[in-house]
Amino acid sequence: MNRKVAIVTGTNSNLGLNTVFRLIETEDSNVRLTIVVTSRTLPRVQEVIVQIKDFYNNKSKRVGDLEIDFDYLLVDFTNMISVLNAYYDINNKYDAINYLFVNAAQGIFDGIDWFGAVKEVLTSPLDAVTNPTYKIQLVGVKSKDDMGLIFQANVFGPYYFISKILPQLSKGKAYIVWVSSIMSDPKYLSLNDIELLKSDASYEGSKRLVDLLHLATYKDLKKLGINQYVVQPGIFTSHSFSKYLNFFTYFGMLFLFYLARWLGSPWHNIDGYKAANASVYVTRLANPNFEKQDAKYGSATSRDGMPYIKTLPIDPTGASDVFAYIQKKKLEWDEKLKDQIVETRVPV
Ligand SMILES: NC(=O)C1=CN([C@@H]2O[C@H](COP(=O)(O)OP(=O)(O)OC[C@H]3O[C@@H](n4cnc5c(N)ncnc54)[C@H](OP(=O)(O)O)[C@@H]3O)[C@@H](O)[C@H]2O)C=CC1
Ligand SMILES: CC(C)=CCC[C@@H](C)[C@H]1CC[C@H]2C3=C(CC[C@]12C)[C@@]1(C)CCC(=O)[C@@H](C)[C@@H]1CC3
Repeated sequence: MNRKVAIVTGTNSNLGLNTVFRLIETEDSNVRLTIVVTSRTLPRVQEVIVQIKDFYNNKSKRVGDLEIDFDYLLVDFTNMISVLNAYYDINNKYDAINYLFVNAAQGIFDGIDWFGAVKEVLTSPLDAVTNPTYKIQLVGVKSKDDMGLIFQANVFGPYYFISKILPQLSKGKAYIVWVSSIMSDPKYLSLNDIELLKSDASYEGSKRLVDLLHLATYKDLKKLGINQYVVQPGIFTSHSFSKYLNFFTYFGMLFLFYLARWLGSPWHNIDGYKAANASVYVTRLANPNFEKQDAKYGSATSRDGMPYIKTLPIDPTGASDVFAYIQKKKLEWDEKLKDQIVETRVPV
């Protein structure tokens, strides 16, 4: 049986879980698929494995022609030692990785400006739930590694992990899928603030960095047999929203999401399964010899609820500056971490 290994960062998120569901549904027959669940905590690993097993056994109709098993990786991308340990774990266990979904991300949201939210909803309901400006984000937050927290969590940490497991990704002729956003406009990133420390939209800026880092790296990765894509899942309900919502605002949001879809928004996928369409399209359905890699593949839903893929161009301005900054940062961390892990088992 052909073995494949899939790493999904932030597996226990709505998008991460549905990415795994769609991968199980579309993987070739007679494959043993090892799903490497990642989280910052073990309870969330255990929780999501239960959900994946339930889907596989009771909903997927793949029992019998696709085998699945699990592994897990505890990693916090805001902690470089944790990233290095994750690399070391993978390096000790696998000689080939076939899929890497860079799904995990965070924002440093500090609540919602409800007055601004109501004003936006009343003046432009579609824009209010497509390009919201009423999320309050903290400014200038650094990680314990003295980097911009969101820069490290959403961009540099995952990039450093990828750079360390390149041999396994190359051996597995892997697909790398970076999850970006529709909110990744060039206006959210200043090339004088690549670590997003001066930005009040660091989340959106990090997604712009993802877009540019992809453009700067996919061609070299192709030479290693690795196919990298950038996708965006549209807009869907997320665990991370819930802490800001009560019964009324949750259903108010859902109403506005459906209204936006009926008003013609292609991006209000609303459920995680539809949102995960693009992530699995580029890995299971797209032909890497024909599909463009310099575009962003979006999960979209039509007015009548039919899912489809909608690609968007990516403005390449600043890609070389961003890549030069990140490469320099990588060399700095290679030096800092070079003696962190030493073989303690001395052969007798
Ligand atoms: N929801 C939406 O409408 C949209 C979401 N997206 C993107 O889709 C992806 C998934 O979003 P969503 O389903 O809402 O996810 P959530 O915000 O609900 O969860 C985020 C996930 O990322 C993981 N994570 C967060 N910070 C870190 C970190 N520092 N190190 C390691 N893992 C971390 C968490 O894992 P754990 O807590 O288990 O450690 C969690 O599983 C993200 O990249 C997001 O930016 C893009 C556009 C719209
Ligand atoms: C207005 C009401 C009744 C409730 C507030 C709902 C908001 C919490 C919610 C509405 C639009 C959502 C949204 C995102 C986060 C949560 C909302 C602001 C994102 C910023 C999440 C991350 C992304 O990448 C964006 C594309 C999302 C845009 C929509």
